[in-house]
Amino acid sequence: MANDERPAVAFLGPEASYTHQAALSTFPPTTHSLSPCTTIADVFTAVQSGTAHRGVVPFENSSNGSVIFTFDLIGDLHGTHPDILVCGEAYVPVKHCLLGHSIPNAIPTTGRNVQFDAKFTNPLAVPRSDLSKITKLYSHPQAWGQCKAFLDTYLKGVERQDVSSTSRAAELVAADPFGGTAALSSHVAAKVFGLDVLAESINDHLGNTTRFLVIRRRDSALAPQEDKHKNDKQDKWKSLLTFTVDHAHPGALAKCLTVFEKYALNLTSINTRPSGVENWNYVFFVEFDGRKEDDEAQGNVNKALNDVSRICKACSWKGSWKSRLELSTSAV
Ligand SMILES: O=C(O)C(=O)Cc1ccccc1
Repeated sequence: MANDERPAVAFLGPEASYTHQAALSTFPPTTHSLSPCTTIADVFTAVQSGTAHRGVVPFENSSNGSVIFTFDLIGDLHGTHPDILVCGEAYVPVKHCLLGHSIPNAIPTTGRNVQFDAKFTNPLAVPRSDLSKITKLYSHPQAWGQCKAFLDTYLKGVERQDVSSTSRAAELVAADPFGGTAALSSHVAAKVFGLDVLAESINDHLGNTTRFLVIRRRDSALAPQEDKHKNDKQDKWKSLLTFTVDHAHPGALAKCLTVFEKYALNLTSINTRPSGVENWNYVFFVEFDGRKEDDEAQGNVNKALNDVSRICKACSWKGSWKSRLELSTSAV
């Protein structure tokens, strides 16, 4: 395929982010042109405006939970991305490293007398370097909570600055002329930005994995690998629904959830975010096994969506896509 014919895929960049790795695992650069964006919102805007054919964004982490920026953009409280649907997912094992500038011949920092929980904590997470000169850490807000034991043990009290991605954190540290900063980022980012790995596998859980979503515009045609196949089982697909309920009405949420039981649709996750309309009101994000069929009268997902729409205040189907869970690790 000629380079200029390749469809653009927007991802949370810069290069060497975990989202970049997720994008590469789904869209080979031979057939797609991967385009880094500064923020998750920029990825949504690129897809909504048609500048990009697909977008890849982080959605949830196995140990630290939801990426709230992505949830709020899918919830579309401000009506800025009304045509975005989810059409795929990817799971990427996340092994965070501490990246910075190592001090030649210095003795590696050792931890204070902290007992790690051997069941969860990565035994490799021991500094290779002296960390005593580090005065500031950069990373994406999701990363701090994935590396609690290491940070508490070796870098307690050091200032932390949130940045837009883990690779942006590495880029900032590479530009620091004084060497007092470090980033929670990846091995790939160490290579790309020419940084030293001061400690590796610093995440609390060995099986630390992040799930990424692929997004499209609702009027964009599905590629064969994104579309259903006649032999696909319903439970190999997932769907996402957002809805609000009348908070003053006892049992309003329970009534909505009963619909999924009625149609034998297994719920795989439930999340909430503030509705943005009224304090202490929430948008519910419900993921479940199954897919919406094109023919509105067909299938249990379509029937369930129809029933929920009559019970809840507002609801919106956010897409159905092939589950990739079997390809990922399930260990903690
Ligand atoms: O893609 C990245 O590098 C991000 O910054 C998002 C993120 C943060 C932590 C784990 C996985 C993805």
